[in-house]
Amino acid sequence: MTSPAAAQREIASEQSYVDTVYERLDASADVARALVKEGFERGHVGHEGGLVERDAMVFQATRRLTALNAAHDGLVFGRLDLGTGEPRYIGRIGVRDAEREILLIDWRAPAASVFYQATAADPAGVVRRRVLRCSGSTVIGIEDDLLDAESAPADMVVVGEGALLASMSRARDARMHSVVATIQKEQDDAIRAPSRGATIIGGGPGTGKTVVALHRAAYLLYTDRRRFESGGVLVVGPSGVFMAYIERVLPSLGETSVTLRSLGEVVDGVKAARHDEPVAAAAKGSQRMVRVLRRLATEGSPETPTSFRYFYKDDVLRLDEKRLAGLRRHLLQQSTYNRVVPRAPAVLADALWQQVRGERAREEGREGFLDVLVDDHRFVDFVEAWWPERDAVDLWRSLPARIAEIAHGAFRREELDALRASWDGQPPSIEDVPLIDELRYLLGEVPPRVDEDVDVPKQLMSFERREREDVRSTRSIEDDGYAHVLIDEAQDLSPMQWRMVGRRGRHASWTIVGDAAQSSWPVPAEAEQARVDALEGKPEHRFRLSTNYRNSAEIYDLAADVARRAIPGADLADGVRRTGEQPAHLEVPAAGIATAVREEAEKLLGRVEGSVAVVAPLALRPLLERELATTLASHDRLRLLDALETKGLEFDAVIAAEPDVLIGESEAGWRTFYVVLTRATQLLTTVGSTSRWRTEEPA
Ligand SMILES: Nc1ncnc2c1ncn2[C@@H]1O[C@H](COP(=O)(O)OP(=O)(O)OP(=O)(O)O)[C@@H](O)[C@H]1O
Repeated sequence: MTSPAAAQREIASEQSYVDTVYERLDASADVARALVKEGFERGHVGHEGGLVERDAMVFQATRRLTALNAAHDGLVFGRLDLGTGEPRYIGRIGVRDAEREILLIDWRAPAASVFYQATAADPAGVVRRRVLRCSGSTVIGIEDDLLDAESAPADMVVVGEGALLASMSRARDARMHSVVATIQKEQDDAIRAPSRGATIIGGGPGTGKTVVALHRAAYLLYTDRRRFESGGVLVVGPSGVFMAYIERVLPSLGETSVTLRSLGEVVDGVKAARHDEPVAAAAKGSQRMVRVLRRLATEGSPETPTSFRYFYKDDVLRLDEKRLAGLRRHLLQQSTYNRVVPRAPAVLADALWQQVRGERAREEGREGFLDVLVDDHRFVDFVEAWWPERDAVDLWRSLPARIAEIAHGAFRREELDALRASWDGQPPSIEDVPLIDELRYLLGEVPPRVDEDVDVPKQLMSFERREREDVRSTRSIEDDGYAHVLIDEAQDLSPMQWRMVGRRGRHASWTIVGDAAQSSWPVPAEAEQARVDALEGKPEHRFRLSTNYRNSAEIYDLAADVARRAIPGADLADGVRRTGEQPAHLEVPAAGIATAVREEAEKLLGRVEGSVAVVAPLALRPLLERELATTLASHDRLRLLDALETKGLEFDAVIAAEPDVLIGESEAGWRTFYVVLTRATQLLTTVGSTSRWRTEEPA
């Protein structure tokens, strides 16, 4: 064991190196600031070229400045002592000295990969791997791994008990942190996997899937910045709470150009944060919705006129229901509904002209007929009523009134009732967003101009429609593609959600992370097929993470016992960190649950430094909200959450209220409970009026 004095000497020596790196970082920041200033001055030169130059210069310099600022905290975190030569220092970004010699290697550079890949079994030339723990720019601790004792010089000092254990034991706050200093080999393999096709990362709870996926996004940007920055990287997670939890990780790795969206915000212009109750949610997520929405987007609505009569000279021209239906089919064969909006007048005019027989009319010819028609408000009104531009959100709003008629047996009575109730005057739920997106694509966009359309007679090219007042931002569907799509908690995506994200990743490479055992989707096979369809045959590369870094081994043992009994085929992780704290179970009469939960929350707040969560079944939430109101108001470390809201999150301590009630609340109850049990890093208490979950073997 190293003496404290020797450790202090090592810290002081590392501090002097770290200081040198910060001096260079500050110098680079000064240069970037000077460039921003100079850029603005160029803007005053007065000619257009000056402005373009200014914009480019200011943009580049500002970006550099943002990256430098973001990388400031804990800039230097690693040192490698190889058998030969100078040590290599690893950091969040690369830094060179005034002579362009490397001071700090970017963690994503090939020269840094050995920092993560070396193990005692295969040291790959690394004698000692050192992690520097910093607070701001001050080195506060050192953790060493001696990987090749035989090659170590006699005077080599080895400090600490290993960086990983130290990092895992830290208190948890409201934000996820980067793990760049302690990425493990199997995680590094997934982070640095080539960007082709789809990289699928599986593994049990707490194995680092989320954190690995985020580091992978930063890695991809580093390796092919041009492609991924211009094409865009989209990161999709389950909820707004989750997105807030992970939003600091990428900036702290120097990346600010990634789009983070929760599932309720994937579609531009629509924001949803509320889940539907399970029956409606399952119906909305099901693939069965596709045909129903197709009917909605292509069939006329109750307001669509079913006949048209027009007097022209000596003729009465008629379009009856059957003929109009034929014309509708004809138009929809050409393209999507909105795309053929400009063609509708021509198709109708043609069908009318074919019926013109009168002598006088024939003499004036088709041109004359069209001249009259386009100026006649009766025709204009009819076209507008028969084939109006349609907006996806408006069409979605018509669902409650139309669902029964267009479902054609796709949904059971109970499902139809649940669907209608869910839409009762409500704004879109998270489960509605993919339906709106589906409608957007089914409808397509109204083309901006039709001048070049050879099929449309010249009179009809200028056919004026009235301006719509309520045009929505959801109309545009041309801007949805990304270069890389990253899906977190992928096991929970419904088939309709897979279709929605699939449209954004047609030409993208993908990273998909998830754990089937934590899925709350009731029909996994259907979702799996939708995932395969979304990837459109892109090659899949699979990685599995095996070690649980979140829970104490005692907590994970309990969760794994539940999984073995209730979740066939669960991918169980290895727990590594024993704390000596067994999870507690309190059995109390139903009437005393709320008080017991509150008392336990107050007790655990006193025992841990970081975050505490009370997880409630839906049925108990209002009661617990009342009971905990005062405690919640005076402790911002404490949160009250539904089971589904805890997905992907973690807390120092968790109290799970009424497990048996929670398990009974949905078809995926056991899997959801497994998620809840695996959220705590240090302390876990279950409080229930029954304890069936502790021994029950579900059928
Ligand atoms: N190499 C590592 N070094 C230090 N901490 C790590 C490492 N890998 C993961 N962790 C920590 O373990 C915890 C769990 O990680 P993460 O949330 O990414 O796991 P997950 O597999 O996505 O979990 P879940 O499936 O349960 O949501 C986080 O606090 C993360 O920072």
